[in-house]
Amino acid sequence: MALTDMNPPAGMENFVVGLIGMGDMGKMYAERLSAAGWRILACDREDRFDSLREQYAGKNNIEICRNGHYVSRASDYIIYSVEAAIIDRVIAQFGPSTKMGAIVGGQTSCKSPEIRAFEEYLPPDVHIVSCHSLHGPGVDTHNQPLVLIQHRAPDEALRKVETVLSCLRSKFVYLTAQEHDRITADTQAVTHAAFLSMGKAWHANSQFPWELNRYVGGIENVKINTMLRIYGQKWHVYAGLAILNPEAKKQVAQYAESVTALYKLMLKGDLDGLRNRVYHARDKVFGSASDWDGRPLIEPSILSSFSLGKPTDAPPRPNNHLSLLGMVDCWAALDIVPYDHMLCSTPLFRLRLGVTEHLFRNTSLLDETLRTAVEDKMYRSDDLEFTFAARGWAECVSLGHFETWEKRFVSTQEFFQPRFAEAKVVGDQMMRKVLESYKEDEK
Ligand SMILES: NC(=O)C1=CN([C@@H]2O[C@H](COP(=O)(O)OP(=O)(O)OC[C@H]3O[C@@H](n4cnc5c(N)ncnc54)[C@H](OP(=O)(O)O)[C@@H]3O)[C@@H](O)[C@H]2O)C=CC1
Ligand SMILES: O=C(O)C(=O)Cc1ccc(O)cc1
Repeated sequence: MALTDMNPPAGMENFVVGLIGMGDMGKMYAERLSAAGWRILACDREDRFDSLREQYAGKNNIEICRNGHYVSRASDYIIYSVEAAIIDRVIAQFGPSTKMGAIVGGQTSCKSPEIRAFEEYLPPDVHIVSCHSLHGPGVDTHNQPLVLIQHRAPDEALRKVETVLSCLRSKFVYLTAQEHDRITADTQAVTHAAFLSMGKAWHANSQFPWELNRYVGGIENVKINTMLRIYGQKWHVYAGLAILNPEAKKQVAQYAESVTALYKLMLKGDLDGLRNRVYHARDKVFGSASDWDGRPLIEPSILSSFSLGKPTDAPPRPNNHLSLLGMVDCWAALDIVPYDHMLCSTPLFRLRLGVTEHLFRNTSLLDETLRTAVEDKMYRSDDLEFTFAARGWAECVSLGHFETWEKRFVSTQEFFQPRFAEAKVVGDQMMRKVLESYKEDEK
């Protein structure tokens, strides 16, 4: 498309978009919106003014401002793209400087604190239309869900936001702030808890799982890559999601309970008890095995084609997949059916649900998993650490301790740091395949 095709439409030629917070998401928006012809005013913390200005010196329609006051007073639509934990302070600081009649929104992953702060600090003549791109900053925005929340605004303001953001070519999903928080908790809280706990457990045992034969191949590839992708991000993104969303708190707590109960059944060697519990959860979340039709979220060939470890011709060693059994048990306990929210699913969520679905779709694989759980002692110490890790995250989230959360996350991030670059290459390929098959489904 020629750049001129993407210029602002008639009536919005002088419309200015303001971005407060020029981290990963803010920069991604600045670059995409400015490429579509929108004039951008942007800022980060004041001490980054000079370096940001230098970085964007050659970009004609991105102007870096000293702080959020300069952005707010001259922009027609302002997006706050800062850490969720400090959103109220940042809005309190710059909100009163908002241009009269402007539209304001935020990018944070949990909307209740953001909306509360907008209501408290924005002048009454300012419209509130919030947003949330349901993917990380490195993902192509095309076709990904983009939530729009018309909280306090006439339709005309929403139309303007749609016009500006249409250049992302994402799929708009219209929700209230409350619906957004419930749905994102349902799709993200439990799966994040599982993969964060996996990383912590491997770290506690000083294991790089791809160096161990028992973690090479099949489902293990997705588990390891997803775990590394999560630990490769900034800590505050996942802390904010879990700690600030009241629905998420409940789910992280239930996940720890589910994992503990399943682990105890494994220790007892109670195969019947374990099978009954897991089958019951499977039927609640996925329906009975005979309900399976349609394509899986992840083709089995994708599962085995990417590996960080040495490829082997041998079939993957059976694992008890406590982390995945725990997710389904938790969803069942809370009456959550994750498929109800596919419209709001992130690419990583589709991977995480896809790998779980792969295990539960295949009754013989599931039965082998349950037998392994009671008979094979090889994973006992990994699972002990995993159970501790899940309970540790749950305690930290229930107490709302951002500082402890950060320390827990960063120590494990440092442990895996040397492998992030390689994992990103493999993870990007895996993600591309999953996204391609998702697009094919929609044709
Ligand atoms: N990363 C992701 O995958 C996604 C993130 N989100 C959400 O988007 C928001 C931004 O995330 P992301 O870009 O990844 O995070 P980043 O940490 O990369 O960016 C946030 C930026 O805002 C800056 N900032 C903090 N306070 C101020 C202030 N007073 N004025 C101006 N700038 C300030 C931060 O500075 P400093 O670092 O010094 O605090 C940082 O540079 C978060 O709420 C996150 O939850 C939403 C979708 C996906
Ligand atoms: O897909 C995931 O769950 C991610 O990890 C990426 C992510 C993180 C935060 C968001 O608000 C949206 C997407």
